[in-house]
Amino acid sequence: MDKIEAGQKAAILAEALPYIRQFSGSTIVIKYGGNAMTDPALKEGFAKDVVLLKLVGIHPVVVHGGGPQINDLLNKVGKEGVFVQGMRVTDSETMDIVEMVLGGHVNKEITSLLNQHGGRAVGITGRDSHFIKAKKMFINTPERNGVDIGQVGQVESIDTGLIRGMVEHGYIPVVAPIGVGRQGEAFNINADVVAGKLAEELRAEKLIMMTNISGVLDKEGNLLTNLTPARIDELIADGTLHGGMLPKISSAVDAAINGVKATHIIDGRVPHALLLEIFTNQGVGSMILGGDEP
Ligand SMILES: Nc1ncnc2c1ncn2[C@@H]1O[C@H](COP(=O)(O)OP(=O)(O)O)[C@@H](O)[C@H]1O
Ligand SMILES: CC(=O)N[C@@H](CCC(=O)OP(=O)(O)O)C(=O)O
Repeated sequence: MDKIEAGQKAAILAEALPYIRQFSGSTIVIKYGGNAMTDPALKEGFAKDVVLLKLVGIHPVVVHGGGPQINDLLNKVGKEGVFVQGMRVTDSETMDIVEMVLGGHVNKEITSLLNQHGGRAVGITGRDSHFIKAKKMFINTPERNGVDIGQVGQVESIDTGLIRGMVEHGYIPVVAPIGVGRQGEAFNINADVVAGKLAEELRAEKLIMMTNISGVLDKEGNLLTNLTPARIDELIADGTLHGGMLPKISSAVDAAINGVKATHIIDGRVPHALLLEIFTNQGVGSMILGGDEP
């Protein structure tokens, strides 16, 4: 390492100090999307970043997705993933697969990776201690209101006691987005929705959604760095936002309106995107603001 390189590295580390002071002691909810967790090197980088956050006194809470991983297993049993406005149509066989993939493989892989890098991560689903209560969700489409998409849940309530207890004792919660209904039945909930609600309930300092695109794009493909709820309504109405971006953006808006100080949609394909977002002035995606001022 020559002198200039060493100087640059030291400057970058020093740049982090005010952010560490600002965020130490606060909670950051990180939504780790299934599309962002495909490359082994990026997954390692993500795990190291989350552990580093914890070691400097920030409390990361991870909510993960796993849409592509669910699709892979569905394909193996001869089924296709079907989505309505970014929500998976979930019959009972699909629900079993969702629970197997999210609560099993994906959850344990992330938890184990965090632990390998020195964290104390514990994987849970909303069925643990019944901490995410859900009820059946229906979808309104331009063609029809109240479309039934099976065992898909909307969050009815989140009891944050379990998560707060884990955080207080030094653990990193890793949450799979599965809720529980009144009869103890499982509900498939979009991970963006769980991350948004959890951030609200925990009064998180930040909600960071990591995905596989540089952020929210306009029709020409330009990155929109700052978005207000009014602008987002326009982008939904004219079809610029569609598919998997719909649950993400509406959860981000809800969180921003309901007191989460900063909500970001960032590119999980950028190595150490989390550290760049939290500890530098360099934005790596779109920020969603609660009010109407850009
Ligand atoms: N205007 C838009 N800007 C960016 N991405 C968009 C937009 N509209 C739709 N998308 C889609 O949303 C996807 C992200 O959602 P999703 O596939 O559910 O990711 P994740 O697994 O991270 O939740 C992008 O890869 C992109 O295909
Ligand atoms: C109802 C619904 O859509 N549930 C999602 C849950 C996983 C998820 O949200 O994964 P990503 O974050 O990777 O998209 C699904 O079944 O795919």
